[in-house]
Amino acid sequence: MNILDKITLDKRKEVTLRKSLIPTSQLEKSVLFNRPTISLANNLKNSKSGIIAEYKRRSPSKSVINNGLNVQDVAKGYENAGVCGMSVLTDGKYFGGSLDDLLTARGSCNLPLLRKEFIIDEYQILEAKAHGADVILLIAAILSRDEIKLFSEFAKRLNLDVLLEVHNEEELHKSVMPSLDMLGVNNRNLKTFAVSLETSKSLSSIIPDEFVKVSESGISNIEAIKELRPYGYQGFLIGENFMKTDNPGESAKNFISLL
Ligand SMILES: O=C(O)c1ccccc1NCC(=O)[C@H](O)[C@H](O)COP(=O)(O)O
Repeated sequence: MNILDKITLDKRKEVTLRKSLIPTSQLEKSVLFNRPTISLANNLKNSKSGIIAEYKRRSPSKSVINNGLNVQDVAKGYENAGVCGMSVLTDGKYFGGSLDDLLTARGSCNLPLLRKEFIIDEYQILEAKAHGADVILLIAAILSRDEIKLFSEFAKRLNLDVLLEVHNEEELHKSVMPSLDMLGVNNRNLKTFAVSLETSKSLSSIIPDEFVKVSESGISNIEAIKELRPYGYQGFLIGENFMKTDNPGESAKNFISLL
């Protein structure tokens, strides 16, 4: 069983429990539920840097990245650095995140926020909206084409942007549909956790032009961005490279200044 299958199995149990504790009617009453959202896709189209900076404490491939920094300081630092958007991991078991992190980020900055989560149920999209997200992630490896259609159309009705993540050509062919805004290629091999920019490069030509292309994972220097841009990438999701430092905002600022 690969790591995504393991996470998804746990996620189904978690979502069943969450649904029994907080009804959807309560989520829809959140003051954030009707706030106007900010489009990450539009920001990326109009940006020079294209950086989406992530708040990440730990991951299945790194047991500790940063435990000492609070979300508020990091969100403010990223905004000050001039990033296009912020990604907040909300999975607790494998990444040490939470919906509270998303809420805190929302209260701390005006950046478009991506709820980085393993979405397997519409309920999680309502949670995302109720906690201040502007964008949701859908992962092709754990969803059928019908689910991608159902979840992305549901998100669009809530005025959320949709970032669809793929790892290979098969996932890409299965997923392309008009209700997506951005297509993300994850450079991390989920069996070995090795990262290679070649994944983004090799899939770029088969991503239709109407989608904003995002390269995800393993981006640790500006040379990587310079290598990926000629392949049409306008978005670059960076977590560990910033979060492993004492001051992720400052680190993002220096990074952007060199682009
Ligand atoms: O980061 C992991 O180890 C991981 C393992 C299994 C599924 C997802 C995983 N990460 C989620 C992400 O997509 C990354 O946090 C994001 O792309 C940023 O990556 P990085 O810049 O390499 O921290």
